[in-house]
Amino acid sequence: MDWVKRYYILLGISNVYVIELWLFLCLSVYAFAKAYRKQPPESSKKVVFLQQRDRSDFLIYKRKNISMKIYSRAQIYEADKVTVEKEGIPSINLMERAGGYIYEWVNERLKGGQVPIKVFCGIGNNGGDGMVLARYLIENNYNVTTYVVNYNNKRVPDFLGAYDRLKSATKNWPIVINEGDELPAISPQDIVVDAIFGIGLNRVVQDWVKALFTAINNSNAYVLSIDIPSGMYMDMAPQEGDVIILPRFTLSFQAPKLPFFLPDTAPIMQAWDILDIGLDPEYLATTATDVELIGKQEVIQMYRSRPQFAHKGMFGHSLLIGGSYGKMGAIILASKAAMRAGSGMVTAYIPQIGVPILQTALPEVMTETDNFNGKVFEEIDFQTKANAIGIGPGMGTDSKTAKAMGDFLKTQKNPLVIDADAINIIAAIPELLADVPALSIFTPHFGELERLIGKWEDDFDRLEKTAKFAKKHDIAIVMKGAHTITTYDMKLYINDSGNPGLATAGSGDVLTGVITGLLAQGYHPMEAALMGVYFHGRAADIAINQYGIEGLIASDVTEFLGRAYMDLFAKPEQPPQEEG
Ligand SMILES: NC(=O)C1=CN([C@@H]2O[C@H](COP(=O)(O)OP(=O)(O)OC[C@H]3O[C@@H](n4cnc5c(N)ncnc54)[C@H](O)[C@@H]3O)[C@@H](O)[C@H]2O)[C@H](O)CC1
Ligand SMILES: [K+]
Repeated sequence: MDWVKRYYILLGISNVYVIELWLFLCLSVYAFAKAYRKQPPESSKKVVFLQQRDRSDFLIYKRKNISMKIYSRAQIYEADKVTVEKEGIPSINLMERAGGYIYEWVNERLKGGQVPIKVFCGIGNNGGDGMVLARYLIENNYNVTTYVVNYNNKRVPDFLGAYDRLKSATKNWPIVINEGDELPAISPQDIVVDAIFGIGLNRVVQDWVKALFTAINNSNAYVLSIDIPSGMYMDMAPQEGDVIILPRFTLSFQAPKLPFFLPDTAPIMQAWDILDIGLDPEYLATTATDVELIGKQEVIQMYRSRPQFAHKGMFGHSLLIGGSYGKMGAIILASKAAMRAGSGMVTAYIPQIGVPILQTALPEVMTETDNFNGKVFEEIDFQTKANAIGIGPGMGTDSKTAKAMGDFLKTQKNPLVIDADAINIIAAIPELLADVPALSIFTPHFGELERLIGKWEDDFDRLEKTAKFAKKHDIAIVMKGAHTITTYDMKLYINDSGNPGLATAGSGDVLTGVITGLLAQGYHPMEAALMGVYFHGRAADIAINQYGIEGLIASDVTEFLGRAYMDLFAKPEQPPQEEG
């Protein structure tokens, strides 16, 4: 060990114990420096939520796919109940979670910016969500004013819990607004959080609360609604004199709500997103709903790919019945769309006058005619062995045609696609309904629907009347519109594709062709209806990239049907990589 001592002496140290002390000190300094380096810099410290103690994944903001089920209010309350029972947590924790996710959403966008935020809370659970959000914002040094809109004296327990937590977190207590109080000034530079009414709104709002809604709407402030815009009912149409908050953005919990898709209320929803607040997945998955959204995932499940050794006889023969003098375009559009939808063969049954027109326009399509030489057909009698028949486009409502259609219906057993003038004829002669085969698909626009089922008062009334009519006659009805809704057996299927470009002449004829073409390929009538509506809308969504919304015409939709099929299996765009 002589070399060790010599080394110590070199360093000017002769005592071994002093050296050990020296080594110990060096190691301590090194360990301290290492530990200190592990501390995050002040600016990147994560916010501490109460809920973090309950769920380790709480800090991860999650946006999952939109639920394809649309739950009723009772089902959402039940989902809450099941979730808290299964997780063994008090219900206020679910409110903490919901409010915390909204805070994350806001914080991600504002990043600490000192914009004045005015949080308006009701006294139900929606107000409780607002209280939780306000507390997180205050704890994280945002510029917040909280209001309690005291529309009712029945403050619910979790609202009170969230209110108390806010009051113990800050001296900046909420301002209570009662009837008769002066309403707070709101400037266009403010951000307004609307947590006044949620899905619990079930009756007309008092006038002074409406006045507050109006003040918010007139303020030009950025409005963020929590769960549903206040004043919008979950399960009924707006009443005469109602005021609804007009949000710039709505964050809705777990699943979209039915009024987000209906013509009376959907225009209010400028933009919205769904926050997954972790309601019990088993309950959500196993609960059957009366309303479903149909998007790509649903259509993929229905789609059947073609075998390698396919021949045209395997994909059915579509027969499209329609056309009249001056309206041959409609049947041409429908016939071509049936081909593009994948029908192996297509025949058009038209008046003789239309043969040269159709044969020139569509070399792929065959024709059959009646034995008369009129501007409309007077008889429906054909040799084609059709797998599916669509009737109506451009057909006209001439009494001879109506008679021919009545006779034709009596001979039919398999589901038909019934559109346009065929619907108008049935609406005028309701006895014909008795001869319509079960599971036939009617595709009316609102005018044709009204002729068929009579007037309705509002969206909810229309849905109910149409569903009952369809059930009574054992048919499916495709209510064409901005979010086309199909009903069969008292269920509603809301289509998730399409754009205003489809509001153009002939787009309904294309839809008839697509659905008939799918039916001919052996799809179940409901599959054909839902897939047809989806592909029609999706083709238009892709086509507007080329033609624009205003420039889109019906035949463009047909041209893009193949792309809509291909899009089913297109890889989703990768989300941008997070900076490391
Ligand atoms: N699972 C979830 O989605 C969760 C949702 N949360 C939030 O809870 C609300 C629903 O709460 P609820 O207390 O049932 O309803 P509101 O907050 O909308 O409160 C309405 C309240 O007022 C009464 N009321 C109804 N109409 C009127 C009226 N016109 N005038 C006066 N009073 C009225 C009604 O009886 C209620 O008491 C949901 O939207 C979410 O925001 C949970 O926080 C977390 C889980
Ligand atoms: K709200």
